[in-house]
Amino acid sequence: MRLGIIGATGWLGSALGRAVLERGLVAGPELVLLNRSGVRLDYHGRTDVAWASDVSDLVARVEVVVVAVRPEDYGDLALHAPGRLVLSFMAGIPMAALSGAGGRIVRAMPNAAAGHGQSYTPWLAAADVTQADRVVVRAVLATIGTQDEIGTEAQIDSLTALSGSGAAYPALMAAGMLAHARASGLPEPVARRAVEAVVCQAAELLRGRIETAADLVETYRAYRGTTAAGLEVAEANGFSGSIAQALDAATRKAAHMGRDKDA
Ligand SMILES: NC(=O)C1=CN([C@@H]2O[C@H](COP(=O)(O)OP(=O)(O)OC[C@H]3O[C@@H](n4cnc5c(N)ncnc54)[C@H](O)[C@@H]3O)[C@@H](O)[C@H]2O)C=CC1
Ligand SMILES: O=C(O)[C@@H]1CCC=N1
Repeated sequence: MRLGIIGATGWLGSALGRAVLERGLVAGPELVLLNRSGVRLDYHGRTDVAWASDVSDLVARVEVVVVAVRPEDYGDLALHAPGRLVLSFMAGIPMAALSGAGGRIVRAMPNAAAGHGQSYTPWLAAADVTQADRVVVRAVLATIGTQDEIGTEAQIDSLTALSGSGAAYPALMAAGMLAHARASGLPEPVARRAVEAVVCQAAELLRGRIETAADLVETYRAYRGTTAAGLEVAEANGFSGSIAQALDAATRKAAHMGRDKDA
């Protein structure tokens, strides 16, 4: 398969480029890259990849075009890719706008865990996407983690806010905990290890059974100890409500950013 990545040295484009090479999905010369800063002599330790001179050169050389530029840069690409499978990673650029590119369009929403092969990537296919295309999409996305085909653009918007945000909310919680630990006078190495133990290690309890999260919270509450005292104040200050409002706001932004520009 010949695969092109527009935005090949960005956060996600670079993660995908590395993953398809490392997993052997694409041979070096079959990977055609484009970025704004020009050819890199070393791309993830490889010198055998191909570089396109511009968007139309890339499209001419591949069957699958991955669009990994920021949404605000999409218009300037003037992408014209008839007959190609076009895999967009962009938040907020709807199918209706992407269809102007002329290819068979798939919208996929990875997250930053793509960089270590742990993205969860839901995707949505336009009506003319074939079963053979679906096999290709699954194979490409499997290189960066797990994937699910979903049914509607509204679900892509919700998932842009949820899984698309990757580690943002855990990071927000970790930063808050770390600031508190420091303010409490804990030695820095201890503070760091303690917060990591909560956000990265203790959360492992939920792996494979995330649906039991509310039960775990209830178990802590029923214990009526120190954690219950903390949870009560967190909820009284709107912890769960804040999360819901944050996800609503991000979903609204995903739903409107591309459509407003179109209107
Ligand atoms: N970073 C993330 O966690 C996620 C990002 N996305 C989406 O993925 C897309 C890429 O995001 P990031 O990788 O974070 O952005 P980024 O800013 O790290 O990378 C974008 C790359 O595109 C390049 N670029 C821009 N215009 C170009 C052009 N005309 N020709 C060639 N290259 C061009 C930029 O130079 C940059 O290297 C965005 O649309 C974003 O909405 C989706 C889910 C998660
Ligand atoms: O924050 C963003 O806009 C990117 C796209 C989806 C998730 N992260």
